[in-house]
Amino acid sequence: GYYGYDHDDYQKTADWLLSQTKHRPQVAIICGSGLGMLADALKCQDAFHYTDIPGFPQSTVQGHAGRLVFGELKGKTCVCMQGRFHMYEGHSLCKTTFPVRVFKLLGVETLIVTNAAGSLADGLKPGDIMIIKDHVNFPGLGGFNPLNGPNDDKFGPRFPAMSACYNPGLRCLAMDIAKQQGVAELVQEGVYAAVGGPNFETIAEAKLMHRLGVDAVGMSTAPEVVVAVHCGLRVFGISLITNKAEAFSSPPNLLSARDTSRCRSPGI
Ligand SMILES: O=P(O)(O)O[C@@H]1C[C@H](O)[C@@H](CO)O1
Ligand SMILES: Nc1nc2[nH]cnc2c(=O)[nH]1
Repeated sequence: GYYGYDHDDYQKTADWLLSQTKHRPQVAIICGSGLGMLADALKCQDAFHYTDIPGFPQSTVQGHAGRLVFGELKGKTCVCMQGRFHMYEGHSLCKTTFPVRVFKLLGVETLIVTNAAGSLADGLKPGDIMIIKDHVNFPGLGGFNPLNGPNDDKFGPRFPAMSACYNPGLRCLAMDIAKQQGVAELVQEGVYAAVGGPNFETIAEAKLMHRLGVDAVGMSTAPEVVVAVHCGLRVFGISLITNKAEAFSSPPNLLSARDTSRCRSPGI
């Protein structure tokens, strides 16, 4: 079925927020798992628990505080999500991306998405930062798309292009800043793939994605970016690499019954 929202649903939430804070954010930041402390850097904060915001979905995952924080960061007015919504929590994709359209109605122009992700690339280690240059939206390819249902022309077109989701200028700027800050060796560009989760990949799934050109895999972000690009937001994304998929230390796939030296039989 289709569990969508009306334009009014987004508008009501946006109007409530605009009535509760004087901040008028230009930038929205979605903090991934364990990255919520980013919001603590905001000055002159106004914070709202998701439970207190009319129409807002609720967080159920550890490491996601469930707060929307408005404030100033380096002279820009920002709104930070401390905790995002994932499909594996049982939310529809419209619900996981609800805040993005609310941000658009608040007047936001730029969306920064962050996430925790597993590395599938030889040169990406735990602790590294991957600037997202493109994504593979596996649920989207299979028909699980937050834009399913009647198109809301006020937000964007029925068939939006996704060929330049991640703003090239912001990607370059981030690379330059990494150099200036002396952390260039920790920062690389790569392709993020979104899967549904909540289980991690099998070895065969991780190998498949690696061969398809995926550098890091996680359980979020792509649906938010699809909705953001649909409504004309400028997007910048980073993955914090938290673990390495072990797919490449495993033995080759095919094992002949003639060579059982790699088998450990439990005995019959
Ligand atoms: O919200 P993000 O994408 O950072 O969360 C990732 C995906 C799962 O929620 C969790 C698994 O480690 O981290
Ligand atoms: N799917 C997936 N999500 C993650 N989030 C953090 N690490 C991983 C991972 O290895 N796989």
